[in-house]
Amino acid sequence: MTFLLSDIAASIPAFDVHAARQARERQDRLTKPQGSLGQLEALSIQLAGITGNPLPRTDRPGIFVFAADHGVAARGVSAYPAEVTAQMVLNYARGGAVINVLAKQIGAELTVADVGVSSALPDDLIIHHRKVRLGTADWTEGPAMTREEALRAIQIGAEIFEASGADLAVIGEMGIGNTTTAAALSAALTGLAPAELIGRGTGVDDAGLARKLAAIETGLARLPKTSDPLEILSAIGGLEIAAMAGVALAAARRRVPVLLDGFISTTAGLLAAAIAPAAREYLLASHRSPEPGHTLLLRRLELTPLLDLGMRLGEGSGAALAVPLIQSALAVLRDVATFEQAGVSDRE
Ligand SMILES: Cc1cc2ncn([C@H]3O[C@H](COP(=O)(O)O)[C@@H](O)[C@H]3O)c2cc1C
Ligand SMILES: O=C(O)c1cccnc1
Repeated sequence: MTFLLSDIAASIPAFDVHAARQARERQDRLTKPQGSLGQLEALSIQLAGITGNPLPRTDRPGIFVFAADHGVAARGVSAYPAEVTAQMVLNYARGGAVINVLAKQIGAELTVADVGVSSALPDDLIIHHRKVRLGTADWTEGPAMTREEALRAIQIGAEIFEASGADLAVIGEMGIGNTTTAAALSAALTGLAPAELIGRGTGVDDAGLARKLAAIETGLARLPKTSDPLEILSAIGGLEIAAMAGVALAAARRRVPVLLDGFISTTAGLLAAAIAPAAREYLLASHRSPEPGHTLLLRRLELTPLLDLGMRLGEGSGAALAVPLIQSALAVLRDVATFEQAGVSDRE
């Protein structure tokens, strides 16, 4: 399969305004005061436009978690050591992580892929072994990876989504240091100030926060002058962010909604929309992370999160919690009786 980003971008269908209008009209005829389900009504209408179906369903949610390491982690930008990335992949394979428990709880299929963990993982793990390279290079010193590697990671995400049959794509990640990479990447893609995008991630102290800012400023200073998203991605990384963007692009092409998680996952949504502006309409925000950059990116993407629980884990965990809300919104749209059917008097 030849894989061209321009082909993917061109093949993303437009939001179906007709299906969305039909869903809006039906919402207004259901036996409840108009607008009384608040954000859930808007959500069901948006899903109709995304799927092109006035009565959409999301019965086969898929959670796609990509793991990769970041050379920049050596700069003391995380509260945890880089080995945790590989250790957590083992935890996913054994079913012990937060996302394993939440995936099971909501009946979603969980797919975990190694796209760039910096150590060899045992081949008998029940994960996808799709390592592009052994972690990115430290982007404060040189490019994180080559353009080919960045493209390869996007392609892996797209292939894994294509093979899944999911009708709702949740994107999550594991990569120690990736709140720093996500802040650098989103600063480069948007022009937003790094100081406003950084946060404490896994819980760094003030000195750690200062190291994050210094790393990003160094990294951005050596960034080639370009607005080409693939060039920016290869300069900074990360491999898991690229793979999540690949899922988002492939899902948008199939009219499948993409449910974003926290700051890093939303950075992947931003990247997908930078590669293919039409992909933005397929993105849904699940929750708001306390990571300051998350709110800024959600605003950029014009997305309103469903939940605000103070969750700052990643792995797709906040998004998993929003899946039942989406399913409830769609069940209401499909199954609630209309005023006519129920013989209930509508407003005057
Ligand atoms: C045990 C553990 C499990 C995690 N699951 C997700 N993350 C989250 O924390 C990391 C980002 O934060 P930072 O940039 O500060 O390193 C990512 O791996 C993210 O997915 C975890 C972090 C840890 C320690
Ligand atoms: O917003 C997130 O997803 C997040 C925040 C901190 C650490 N890991 C993930």
